[in-house]
Amino acid sequence: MTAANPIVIAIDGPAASGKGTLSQRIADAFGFAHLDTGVLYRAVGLSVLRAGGDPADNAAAARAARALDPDHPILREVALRTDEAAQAASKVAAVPEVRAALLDFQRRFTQHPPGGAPGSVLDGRDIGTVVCPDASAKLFVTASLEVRAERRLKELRSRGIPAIPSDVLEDMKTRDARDSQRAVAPLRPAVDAFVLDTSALDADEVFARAVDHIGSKTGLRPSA
Ligand SMILES: Nc1ncnc2c1ncn2[C@@H]1O[C@H](COP(=O)(O)OP(=O)(O)OP(=O)(O)O)[C@@H](O)[C@H]1O
Ligand SMILES: Nc1ccn([C@@H]2O[C@H](COP(=O)(O)O)[C@@H](O)[C@H]2O)c(=O)n1
Repeated sequence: MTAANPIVIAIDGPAASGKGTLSQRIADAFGFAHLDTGVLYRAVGLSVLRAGGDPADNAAAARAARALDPDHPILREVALRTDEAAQAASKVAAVPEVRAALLDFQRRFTQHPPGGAPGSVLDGRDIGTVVCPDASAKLFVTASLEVRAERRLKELRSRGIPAIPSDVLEDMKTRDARDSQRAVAPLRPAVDAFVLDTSALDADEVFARAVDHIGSKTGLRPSA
């Protein structure tokens, strides 16, 4: 069974700002379902590469986006975490037909959260601005470029994925620029978003501030 008007918490921000970590924690604490929408764009980018295509080819990217459904095995691949997949994702993400196909996927998730959860937490780049403009609470999680690159480097190495610090920094700069300068659904905080700079905050501090904000907007407190 699904609640009549499921609650939506929108969490946006640039790469490696900590929005995924925060979103999963918020979802667990409030008993909500979580959707990391970056995974969808990574899956589309990787599908195009695997088919021998160019992620900047609009027709190939749109085809891959339309073929993505929640049970597609590519959504669970470790290869999604590589920089190659991230760069391909940010190229397909600039294609309007890709965004339209993934918009349907994301809205279906918010309307029918898996497991009959009473709400959902979506994290990405355009959740508060485009996907869920009426979300109950919106957060924009950010951090300095250097802090984010350091976090991503640590993460890649801990997953056994080889990474060179200067490459990680450059890839992140390129992706930030592509994401914030594209014509459709660019990365930016919604006007009504709570902006949370995590550069000097650990994950517990970020969580506590987010819980306070969500409480002030919805009256909800964590159940776990
Ligand atoms: N406040 C924090 N302090 C230190 N490290 C953090 C913090 N929040 C998250 N991290 C770590 O930083 C890395 C990136 O975090 P996370 O995956 O949550 O970022 P993200 O914004 O979702 O990235 P992406 O959009 O690229 O998926 C992870 O290894 C995570 O454990
Ligand atoms: N709502 C979203 C989410 C992601 N993207 C694009 O996908 C790339 C990968 O996202 P990660 O969150 O996994 O880093 C990202 O650089 C964006 O180009 C998006 O456009 N909208």
